[in-house]
Amino acid sequence: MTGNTDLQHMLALQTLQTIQESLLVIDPYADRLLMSNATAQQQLGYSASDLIRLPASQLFKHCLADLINFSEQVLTQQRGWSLDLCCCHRDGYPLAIEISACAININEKPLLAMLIRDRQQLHKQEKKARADDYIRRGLGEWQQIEEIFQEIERENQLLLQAVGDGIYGVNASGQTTFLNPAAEQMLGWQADEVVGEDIHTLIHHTHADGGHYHVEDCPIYAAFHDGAVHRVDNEIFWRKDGTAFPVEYTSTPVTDHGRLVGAVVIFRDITERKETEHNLHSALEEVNRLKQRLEQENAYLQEEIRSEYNYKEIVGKSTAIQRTIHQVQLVAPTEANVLISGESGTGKELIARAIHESSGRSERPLIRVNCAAIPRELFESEFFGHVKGAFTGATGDRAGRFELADGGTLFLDEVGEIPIELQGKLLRVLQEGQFERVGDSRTRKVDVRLIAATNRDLLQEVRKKQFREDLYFRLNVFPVESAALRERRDDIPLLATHFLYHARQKLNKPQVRLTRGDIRRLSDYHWPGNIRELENVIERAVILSRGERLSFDLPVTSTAPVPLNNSSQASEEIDASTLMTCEELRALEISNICLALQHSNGRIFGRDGAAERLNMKPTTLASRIKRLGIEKRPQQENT
Ligand SMILES: Nc1ncnc2c1ncn2[C@@H]1O[C@H](COP(=O)(O)OP(=O)(O)OP(=O)(O)O)[C@@H](O)[C@H]1O
Repeated sequence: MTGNTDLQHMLALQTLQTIQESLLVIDPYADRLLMSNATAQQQLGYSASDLIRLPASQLFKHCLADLINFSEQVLTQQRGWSLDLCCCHRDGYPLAIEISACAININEKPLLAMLIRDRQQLHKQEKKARADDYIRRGLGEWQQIEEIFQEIERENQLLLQAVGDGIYGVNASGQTTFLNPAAEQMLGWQADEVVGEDIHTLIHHTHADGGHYHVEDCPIYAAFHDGAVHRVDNEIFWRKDGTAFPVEYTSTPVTDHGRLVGAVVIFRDITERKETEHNLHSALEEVNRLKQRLEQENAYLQEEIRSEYNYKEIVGKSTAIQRTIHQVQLVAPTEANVLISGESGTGKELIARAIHESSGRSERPLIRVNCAAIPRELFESEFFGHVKGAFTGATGDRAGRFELADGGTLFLDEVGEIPIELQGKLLRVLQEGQFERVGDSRTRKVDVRLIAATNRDLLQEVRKKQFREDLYFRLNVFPVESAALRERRDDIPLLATHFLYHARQKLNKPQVRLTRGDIRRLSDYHWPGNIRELENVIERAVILSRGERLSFDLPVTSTAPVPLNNSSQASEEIDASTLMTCEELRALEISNICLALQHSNGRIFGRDGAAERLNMKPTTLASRIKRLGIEKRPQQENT
């Protein structure tokens, strides 16, 4: 039992010694400290032995009266608590304390057991506890806020990754702060390669024209200097592999508490847009070019219409004209250049048009240039066009006749009039299909077929060095001779009828008729002005006509009369009629052939045959007899 009690005392003493509170046991009546624990000794600055010798009144010397009151209260009420007491530290300064005490009886002796706490220390602990509490609560809130920010950041990252536009950040020193995946893909740089690097030097260093891009001029950097949003849509960015691509971008300044700290750049590869724009631009240019060309062609055609040119069929039955028609048919489908020679007014242009109309180029225009009508100094411009300002009076760009004829045919009338100095350029177009507009360095290509006409003896001109020989041979690939009208008198009745038909319509005189006498007079004339003259004579006769009768004012000539006079019977029939309709002309032709057959005893071929009398090729006469249904027999009277 005693052993147990000793153990309990030992445990009690050990516990008292090790607790973190200061413990004192006082005998209030003997004014003595009976016991102190280690915490109390440390707090008060005394050793255990010093403290045990210290009167209690000494320890509480600054508040002795309060100690007496407090002791009495504890002894009476068995316990007490006070904040009013203070202990005296060994170094002499008072320690404000919180004291809680209880009365204990040891061997019937009332003692006081006091727990003492340093109030300053307590205050510190409270503050710390409050701070800890605050921090604990603050940390929680902070964690929440951080989570929110993390969520926002995550969403931002997702956005940055998802957008198709390239986005990068740049700080106020021009260093890259981030780069989104789209930007990485477009630039070929990885974010970790460019973050912290000068982005201008990496991707924006050079203009599209190769000029150095000074960073002071860069609108991206301008954004964090002037604080304004900069939008640009016609610059280029450079990829890591050294290639460039066109971009549009917006540089938006970033501020922190009112201070400019950098910029965010959103950019887009506009290669496709540029290509579309380029294609659109080219298409518009092409449309404009075609429009211009159409306008010019139209103006040209209008001019042609105004000049009252009408394509007329080649009329004629003579051997000469039949040969010409055959040549036209032969050469038309080829691409060969043609040189038509013959006197003025023999129908050279008509032949040229017939070749063009029967060629594969008939869908495109035939452009005519009358070389005799162009002033010497304007030849080049007329042929090849000019650009604005090429010479005084060149107020705009103008296409030349070669360009207008592209894909079609160019008819150079009076080709012998082309100045020798321009002939070389003409030769070049014929050989290479290339030329330049006057005042322009751009070489243009054309695909033109050339038909030239001349009433001069070009070979003679070549000999006189007035015409380049090489050009002559280039033009004369396929020569066509246009015979003078006096060499094909057979055609006069048909041509006269043909022109009368048109003149009657044009001049609104449907009643006028050609008589046999008219035909004879026309056939007697030698026609120095050829078919054009005949056309004019007929038109004038229609104008001067009275009633049905035409009024010709032809000079008298010594040309031999036509063989029609030789046939009395046929003459009688024709004389009986004052009208010359197509049917009548056909009848006249039949009569004429019949007469020739009569005089040659029905023989077509050979000397004194009908063909020789009619000055026709025997084969032509034979086919015509067949076509007209003439029965060929000796001493034929009529059909
Ligand atoms: N065989 C023909 N049939 C019908 N009309 C013709 C014939 N030949 C010429 N003409 C007409 O005669 C006129 C003169 O013809 P064209 O202008 O073709 O002659 P050209 O030889 O070119 O003349 P130039 O050398 O003066 O330019 C035109 O009105 C044309 O229609």
